[in-house]
Amino acid sequence: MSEKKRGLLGRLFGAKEDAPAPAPAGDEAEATAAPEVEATALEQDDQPGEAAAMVPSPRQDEGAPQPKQSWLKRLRSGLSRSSSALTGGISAIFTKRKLDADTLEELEDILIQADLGVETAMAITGRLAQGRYDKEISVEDVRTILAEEVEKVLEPTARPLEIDLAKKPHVILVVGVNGTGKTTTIGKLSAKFAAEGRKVMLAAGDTFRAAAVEQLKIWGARTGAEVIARDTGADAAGLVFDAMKEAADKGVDVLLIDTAGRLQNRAELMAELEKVVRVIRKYDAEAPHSVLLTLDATTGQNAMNQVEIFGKTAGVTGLVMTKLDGTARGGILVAIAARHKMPVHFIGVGEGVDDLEPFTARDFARAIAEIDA
Ligand SMILES: Nc1nc2c(ncn2[C@@H]2O[C@H](COP(=O)(O)OP(=O)(O)OP(=O)(O)O)[C@@H](O)[C@H]2O)c(=O)[nH]1
Repeated sequence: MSEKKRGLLGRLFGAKEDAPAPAPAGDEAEATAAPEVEATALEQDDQPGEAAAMVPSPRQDEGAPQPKQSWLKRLRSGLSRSSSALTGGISAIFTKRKLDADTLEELEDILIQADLGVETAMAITGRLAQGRYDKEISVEDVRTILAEEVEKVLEPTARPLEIDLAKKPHVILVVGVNGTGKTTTIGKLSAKFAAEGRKVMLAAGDTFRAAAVEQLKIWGARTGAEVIARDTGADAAGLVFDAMKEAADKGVDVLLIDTAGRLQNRAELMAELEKVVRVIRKYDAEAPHSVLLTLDATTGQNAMNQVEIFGKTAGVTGLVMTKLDGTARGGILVAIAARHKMPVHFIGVGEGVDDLEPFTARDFARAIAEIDA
């Protein structure tokens, strides 16, 4: 890939990681690693067996009802890199020290490095300073205030994805930069809807990569959903047209449509998405009923740019943040909530089918501040 192309894509959509290899902890390590990762990922060709490798095997307990505690545990362990960066920093600053201008500034730096955003960082330090200046403050008190302020920012955005069963089908278009987790999220959602007794169909609208189509077929087989697919390179809008017709004919409750993220530039990507939406509307003027944007938390601030670009041009109705388990900068979700105020429906903390759950502000805030449940 040329420098020019890499630079353009980098500016438009940011870095990505195809494989969720554990990134080095810390802000600097991630920031310096990003351009390399992006170039490799965008140049990667499909390899035999790639699709199977990208769909993790079911766990032993898959399919069994998961008690809430189990998700909270996964959430906490998934967010542990982000939470330990924050709480480790807080302990280092506040153990046996008074609250003064220096400690507040050090805390602000840590919060900004964790990608919480300047606004939230200042709200937290501002609240801490009230009535506590020149006094000792416990590490637990700082963490409690952190959790409360983060919850305040997140609360208005934590909204469930509502499925209108009067629509047959309720059409969900999933968009986002390649590698952000579109296909995996569709697989996980398919499992959820199927568990609720819904008839689900998947459309493999990412016709660019054979592996993406195969990956979706594997998820379809695993979750009992029919998959509408065509050969690599086929017209995505044509495939979606077929899928809309089949879904309506077969009385499908939820149609999940995968889309390509790997296009040469933003204009091309958006033109294809617009074409797909036009075709969907031919069948149902109100569809797509939901347009979900997947964001890869490991890309930090780039995720913010992606909300801007896709939000303006693709009619995004809600967000899914994936790979919160792969970064120390999960605080980016807080910065996005503060800036964009767009509904966040789900968060992903792993590759497994049960590693995606509806987003709840309180659970996330307490997990990131390591406050006991
Ligand atoms: N650790 C972790 N990995 C995830 C998560 N969600 C997705 N992944 C992994 O991220 C990689 C990319 O996910 P995909 O679902 O293929 O992403 P995509 O957006 O469909 O990518 P393209 O098909 O290339 O457009 C896969 O290896 C997934 O298993 C998550 O929440 N945590």
